[in-house]
Amino acid sequence: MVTVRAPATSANLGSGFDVFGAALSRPADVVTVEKAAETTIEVTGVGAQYIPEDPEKNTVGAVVEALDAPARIHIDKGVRPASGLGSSAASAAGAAVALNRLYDRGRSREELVPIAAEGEAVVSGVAHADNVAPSILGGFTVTTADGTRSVDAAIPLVVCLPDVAVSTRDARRVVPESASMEELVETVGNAATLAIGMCRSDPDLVGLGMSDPVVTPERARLITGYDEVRGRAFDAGATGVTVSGAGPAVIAACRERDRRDVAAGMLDAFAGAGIEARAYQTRIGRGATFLAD
Ligand SMILES: Nc1ncnc2c1ncn2[C@@H]1O[C@H](COP(=O)(O)OP(=O)(O)OP(=O)(O)O)[C@@H](O)[C@H]1O
Ligand SMILES: N[C@@H](CCO)C(=O)O
Repeated sequence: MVTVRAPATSANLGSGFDVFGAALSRPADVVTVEKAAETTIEVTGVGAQYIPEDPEKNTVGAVVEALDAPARIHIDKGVRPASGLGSSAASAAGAAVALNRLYDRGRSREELVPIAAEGEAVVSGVAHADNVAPSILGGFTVTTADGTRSVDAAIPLVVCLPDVAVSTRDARRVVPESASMEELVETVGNAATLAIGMCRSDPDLVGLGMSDPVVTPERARLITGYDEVRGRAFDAGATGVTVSGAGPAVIAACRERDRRDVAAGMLDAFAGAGIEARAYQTRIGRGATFLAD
């Protein structure tokens, strides 16, 4: 039996749509696997009632196929589904790391990224790796067609999760078909600034790099109260604010000393819009870790 803790993640980070991702120190899924002739899946924890246990419909099913690793799988959800925190990805990442060890498949962590991304295709139709990559590798990740690079970064974060659901599939429908050259230049500049900020663990540069003129404005419309939440986060000292993944979670970069006030301001703004929410005071964290094997 092998048990793996796979962290929640925040993809895009504003300027890095479908490219950037960051592992969060909390929350996380815990995936336990045991060899079996037939694959079965049991899901417990947050939002389990909304998550299919059919291997054809659960993200871990595609991972089982890719690794030829039938197993009895228990997923204890710590990452709420349809949250923008890589819930579907955390399970796929945890299963990939756990099954790779259980069957001694010998794949590297980098080789497990596209395997886990196949799980994402099951739920959103696209094998985007920007959540599974940081959930497997940890840190800040940059994923392109020729692979993933990661770097550890000490950046305090607040993730505020409203009590509403936005599916990735729906959120991908509002992504613009094209962008102007001016928007392209602004996005590249922001993305490069964010990457340097991560390498330097500089929350000011990371915050500046989270600005995005193309995708975020369209997705913000799906989140009631977003503008007020963003404004209150900045008032409390946030260095950058954007939609986490496909939303509805909202992520803010900040300094450690401001994190509590940023969380309080974001929660208060959602409450003012009549929306229950919870805030995670977190930071960029490690990738999947073995709890037992
Ligand atoms: N193991 C799993 N964990 C969570 N969701 C799963 C899993 N397997 C399938 N799903 C389905 O995937 C959907 C959640 O995925 P979705 O990508 O919409 O949200 P998310 O992963 O939390 O957000 P994001 O990808 O934007 O960070 C739910 O509808 C759920 O039924
Ligand atoms: N890059 C993906 C991430 C989903 O978490 C999207 O924004 O659709």
